[in-house]
Amino acid sequence: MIRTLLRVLGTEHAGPVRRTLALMTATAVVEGLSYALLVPVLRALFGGTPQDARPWLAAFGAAVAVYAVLRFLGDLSGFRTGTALLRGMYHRLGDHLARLPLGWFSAGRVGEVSTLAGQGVLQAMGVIAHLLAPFVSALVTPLTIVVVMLAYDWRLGLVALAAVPLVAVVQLWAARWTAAADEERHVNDEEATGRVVEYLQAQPVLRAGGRTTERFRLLDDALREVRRTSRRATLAALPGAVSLTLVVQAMFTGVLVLGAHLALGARIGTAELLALLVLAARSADPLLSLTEIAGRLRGARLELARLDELLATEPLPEPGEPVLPARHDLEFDSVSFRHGDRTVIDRLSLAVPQGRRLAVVGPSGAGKSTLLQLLARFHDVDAGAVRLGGVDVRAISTEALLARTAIVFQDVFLFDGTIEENIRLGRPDADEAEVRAAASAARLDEVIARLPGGWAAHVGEGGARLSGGERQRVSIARALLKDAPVVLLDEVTSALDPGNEAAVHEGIERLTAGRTVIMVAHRMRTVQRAHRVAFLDHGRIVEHGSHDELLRQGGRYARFWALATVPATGPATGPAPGSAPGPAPEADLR
Ligand SMILES: Nc1ncnc2c1ncn2[C@@H]1O[C@H](COP(=O)(O)OP(=O)(O)OP(=O)(O)O)[C@@H](O)[C@H]1O
Repeated sequence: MIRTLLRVLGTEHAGPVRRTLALMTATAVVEGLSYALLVPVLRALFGGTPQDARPWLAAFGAAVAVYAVLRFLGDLSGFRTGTALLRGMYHRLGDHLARLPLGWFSAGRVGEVSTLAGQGVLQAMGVIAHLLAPFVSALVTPLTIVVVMLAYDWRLGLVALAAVPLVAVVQLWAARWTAAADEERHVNDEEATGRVVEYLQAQPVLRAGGRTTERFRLLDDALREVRRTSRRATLAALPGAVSLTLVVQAMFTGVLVLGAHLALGARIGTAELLALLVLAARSADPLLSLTEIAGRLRGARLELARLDELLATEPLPEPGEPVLPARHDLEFDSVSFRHGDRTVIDRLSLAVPQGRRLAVVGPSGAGKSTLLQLLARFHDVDAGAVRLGGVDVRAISTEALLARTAIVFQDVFLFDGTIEENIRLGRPDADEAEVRAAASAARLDEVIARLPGGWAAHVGEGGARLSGGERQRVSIARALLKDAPVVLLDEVTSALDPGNEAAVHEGIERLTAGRTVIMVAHRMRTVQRAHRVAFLDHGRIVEHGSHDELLRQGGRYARFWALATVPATGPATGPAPGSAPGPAPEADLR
């Protein structure tokens, strides 16, 4: 396990870990030896020459003092090394997560990683700080006592020694026996944690549905599973604990019976036997704690294996000799992309000349957002190529690619800081005047005026104190501040109030002017701003042209808007003659 720990964290921690282990081993040996000094003490006390006990008592006192000092140093070293490992692990994890492709961070992943980065790292790294000392003591102290017993009386020592292989077998067997149950419990714990979060987040939906007192079945099921697997894991650990107790008891009984037999034959003194029995009893305690410590170590090892697996996830390859694109036109060249075994983008080709705007429209799940993600290299394509300025995005360094693209997604993430801090993320070195200009351009002035504290007001966790439209305006301000030549925009789907709607459109207008833009559009007003429109379905472009051309065609696009606008305005876009979706044409928007 320590080898895995060092492999995961790097060998620079090997020295301190080895030193800690050596200190803890020395502590356990001195502990065993201090018990060994009880033999001459007891022999003197019960052997008729109590005054002979004095020097041994002094030696016992000295041994206890040495033990105390070593214990302090060992614990201190364990704590320091554990803290350094914890810091090292957070750095490694942070560095690694920063290199993973953005597409890797799905909602499920975020939950999994936060559990792992929180309690998982603490548990795995706590091994050195909290578990190693009791584990070494549980092994080394009894072994030292056995060696001492062998030195005093080899026959009794051999009986005690016979317990060693039995304890090892019991531990191996217990590990195998509990592994499946421990894993199952871990999976169920994770599931239940996710369900609790889901339950809390789902409160508005549940209450809107009138389910205020009703229990949430999914959470109930998950908690029931946790109960079942916890019981199973406890039961699975029981045979190991019972077997270990039996082995220790058998060893003690063996020493007692043989000792009594030897004493009756006058081959060992009563005082000596008494002392050796005390020693045997002292070795039992740490041995019996082995089951619990080994269980906790196995738990920590599971977490370590998960961390190891996460750190082994490959980031997207960075180009050896990165190319910097000189232009900012965009091109999808016969691109295919799959999520698992599902084809999301299917041999799609399109081009957006520099400074032109393409609107992508289509039914839900058509692959519109995925197109944007492929451009920003959240994922790599399975076939074909995505190009920026004629250069394959895989040949551009991630840094250069992201520096050239401003992304405004539907789900805007805001930190619990001020609006200014949130906008500044677009370009951290921007001065205050530039940040304020971007905020004004995104019509955030009125939002700031409304917030108590104005510019200094915090937006709440995830931007909770702002509406969806306002959050998107912050995101637009961020993109405006970044001033990147390429803009990828995923318009919010939810309906906005007229004030927000107008402000968002004004912001989009400013953001997209003169830039190369692909925007996933959900509103007619946005589409009308685009030079060209591509209608996407099942990962293929089924129609393309200008908004007016496509309406005149009366195909899928026209039917789409007719349906989308009926409730509000009636069939304003004209009747849509039923034309079948055509083959996937190449959309050249020049
Ligand atoms: N991380 C993922 N894992 C598996 N499938 C995914 C993942 N992300 C998206 N998909 C699937 O890919 C398909 C395209 O998704 P995408 O978000 O691009 O659609 P969309 O056209 O933008 O839809 P919407 O307008 O509803 O946002 C969908 O069927 C979706 O279920």
